[in-house]
Amino acid sequence: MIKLKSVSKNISGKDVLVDIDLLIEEGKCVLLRGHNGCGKTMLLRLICGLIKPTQGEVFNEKDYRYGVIIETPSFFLNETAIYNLKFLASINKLITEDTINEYLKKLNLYDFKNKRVKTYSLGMKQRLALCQAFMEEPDVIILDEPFNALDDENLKIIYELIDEFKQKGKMVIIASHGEVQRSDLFDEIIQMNAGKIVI
Ligand SMILES: Nc1ncnc2c1ncn2[C@@H]1O[C@H](COP(=O)(O)OP(=O)(O)OP(=O)(O)O)[C@@H](O)[C@H]1O
Repeated sequence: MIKLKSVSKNISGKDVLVDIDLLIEEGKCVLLRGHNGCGKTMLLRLICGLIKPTQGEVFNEKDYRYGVIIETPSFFLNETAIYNLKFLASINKLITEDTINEYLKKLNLYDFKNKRVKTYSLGMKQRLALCQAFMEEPDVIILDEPFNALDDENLKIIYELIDEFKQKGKMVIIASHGEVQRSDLFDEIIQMNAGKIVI
């Protein structure tokens, strides 16, 4: 379980998050919604420990492994997709090439794995980033605006992946400013406005 207690963040005199209380349990999927600039990304950064709160506490029940996509990851554009994923996998040595291939297939990228990333469309790069986040099967997946560049077919794939992760007892936390197609997948939909949770 991840728990945020009265968390606030002030940056350069501006309150970007105000008195946030949040509980996310294992196997749950949470959606953060709200307009541009309302604090969704900041809250994601705070949950995964990229930034510290000015006030309040972020508590992780266990030493969770996080898979985080907050900004589009920088890949080696002149290298192939498989080179990039193997390189990333070599850093913590948690996954095999079979697992990488399994996720490339799930994300419809297997047939393009030997193409250089610079030839990829925006949607393909987004799927490659998702492949990177999911392939290590972390305990918590954090995705900032993961649906933006995806068409209906690929949206279906990512929703299936989210569902699969939930079934495995993992936590999924997603920020999106727009409508989501599969709102049934989310156990909690949290509306934010001006750094606060409003619902
Ligand atoms: N490094 C920073 N220094 C000062 N203010 C910042 C910084 N980063 C973000 N902010 C401000 O914090 C607020 C929340 O930004 P955040 O990126 O969390 O919004 P968001 O809801 O994710 O928006 P978007 O949908 O556009 O991604 C905004 O007002 C933004 O201008």
